[in-house]
Amino acid sequence: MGSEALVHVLLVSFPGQGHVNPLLRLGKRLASKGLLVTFTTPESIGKAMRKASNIGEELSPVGDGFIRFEFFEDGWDEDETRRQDLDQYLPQLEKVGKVLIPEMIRRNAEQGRPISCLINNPFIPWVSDVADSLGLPSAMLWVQSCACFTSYYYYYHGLVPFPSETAMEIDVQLPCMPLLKHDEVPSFLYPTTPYPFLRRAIMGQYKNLDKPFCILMDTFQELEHEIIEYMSKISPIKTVGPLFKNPKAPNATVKGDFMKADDCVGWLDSKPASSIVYVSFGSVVYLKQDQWDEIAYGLLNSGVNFLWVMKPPHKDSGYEVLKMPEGFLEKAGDRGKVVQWSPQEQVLAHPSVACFVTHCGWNSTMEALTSGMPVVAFPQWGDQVTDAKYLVDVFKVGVRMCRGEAENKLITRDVVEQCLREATSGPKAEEMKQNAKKWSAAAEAVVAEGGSSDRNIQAFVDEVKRRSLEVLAASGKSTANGGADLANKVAGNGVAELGEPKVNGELKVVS
Ligand SMILES: O=c1ccn([C@@H]2O[C@H](COP(=O)(O)OP(=O)(O)O)[C@@H](O)[C@H]2O)c(=O)[nH]1
Ligand SMILES: O=C(O)c1ccc(O[C@@H]2O[C@H](CO)[C@@H](O)[C@H](O)[C@H]2O)cc1
Repeated sequence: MGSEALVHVLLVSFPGQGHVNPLLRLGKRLASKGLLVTFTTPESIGKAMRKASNIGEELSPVGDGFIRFEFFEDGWDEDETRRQDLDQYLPQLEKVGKVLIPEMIRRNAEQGRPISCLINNPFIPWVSDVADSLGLPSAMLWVQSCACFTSYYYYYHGLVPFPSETAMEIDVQLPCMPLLKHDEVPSFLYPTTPYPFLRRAIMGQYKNLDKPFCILMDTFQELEHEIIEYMSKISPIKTVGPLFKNPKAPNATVKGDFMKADDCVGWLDSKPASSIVYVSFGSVVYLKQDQWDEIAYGLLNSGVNFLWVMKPPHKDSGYEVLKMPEGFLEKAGDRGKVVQWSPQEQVLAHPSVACFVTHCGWNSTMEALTSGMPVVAFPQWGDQVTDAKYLVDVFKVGVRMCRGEAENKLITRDVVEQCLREATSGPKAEEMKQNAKKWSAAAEAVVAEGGSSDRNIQAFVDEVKRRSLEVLAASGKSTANGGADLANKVAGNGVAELGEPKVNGELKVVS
């Protein structure tokens, strides 16, 4: 079957690694079930993705469907420093995206690939407005846990008290969830958060929550059973995780890494089973030099082998370039390997790796659980502090090393050493491994044919197909001229409602 005959969905991603990864994984799932998927995010990230991975102009076959990439300019020069400041960048993305995404939709329609559905991830809630104004169905992929989704929902609707300027240290009880201590609530909700623009972005998504017909979630029934059941009665949730396990389309075929992973699998192969601690703080968390030093000494003193990701900060980010302590690499010798970026999925699946020191981003959390990998939790901010609570106290696969950036406490080398020992040997380590294996088996089952996540993906695909007929009927009455009519609709009313037809005087939308 040619790609022209397939129902076409457009995936619009916030340009962060922890957002691109799950949305692209969803794209591959949808493609494998017979859809044509176009993935888009700003060109600044497109450039990095093309450099790091095998992404070209052409269609990539995935299962019964196809995936392709089309990037959009964010309207700023290539070396614009404000891109590193989300307070400025998020409004810029919205302004430009509201013009260029309809333009992309029109172009695709003209080229005989009319788009039937838009899917976005959080931080860019305006995508739902774009879909709405064009009469297109939309869905949202929530890329965090259902527990965090619920926390934000309760905060947005003011249903229970949250930490506030007058009562900073109150604990929060939400239905079907363990009591969250004040510092286990997603930290963007603290009145003192240094990232109020991310709270605003997430609240923007909640303001728009009636627009998507479906909220897909990268979690699974068994993992967050009660809270998923509860929230499903309030919101049109469909759990589709763990998205990174795709039995029908191995992840190696199309990847969204912003940096090429360093080769470390040969080194992992050379080490005994369960002897290595993998240390990574994801793509956006940067620690201070004194904390880095303590972790380094803790690793040395614990006697474990280690693979440590030390990603270089963006030159405009304002983060200090970290150094390893004097003589550290020499002392570690072949016991340790430091890389700039790792092939994390392969690392977590490797038999030589015993545990994962993680900042508890939701992707890393899901990848660890699905790989049967115990963790040492080192959360910093946002959902990470809530994920750490779940990893340690609910999923019971983790040891806690810290409580988050807000605590502003240096975790000493002795604490690091003690946590590493606890997570790698003795009864606690064994118990965590058994629990992690249980989650891994459950994850395998939900993504296998007929499992809950697989069924939900299939139901979503069926619904998109059904709605695509409605869209075509409303716009053009037949598949044959549906593309042209949708193009006219975009040119005719989309832009008028969406604001300025020009960005920086160069990007003209209406022809
Ligand atoms: O060296 C690394 C570090 C991270 N990742 C991937 O980057 C994503 C990070 O997402 P997460 O939600 O864990 O954290 P964020 O970077 O968004 O804080 C995950 O899919 C990881 O597998 C990777 O491939 N190699
Ligand atoms: O690019 C940024 O500034 C950026 C990227 C990602 C951010 O949030 C991360 O998103 C993950 C999915 O929501 C989450 O689980 C992780 O903990 C966050 O670090 C924030 C800013």
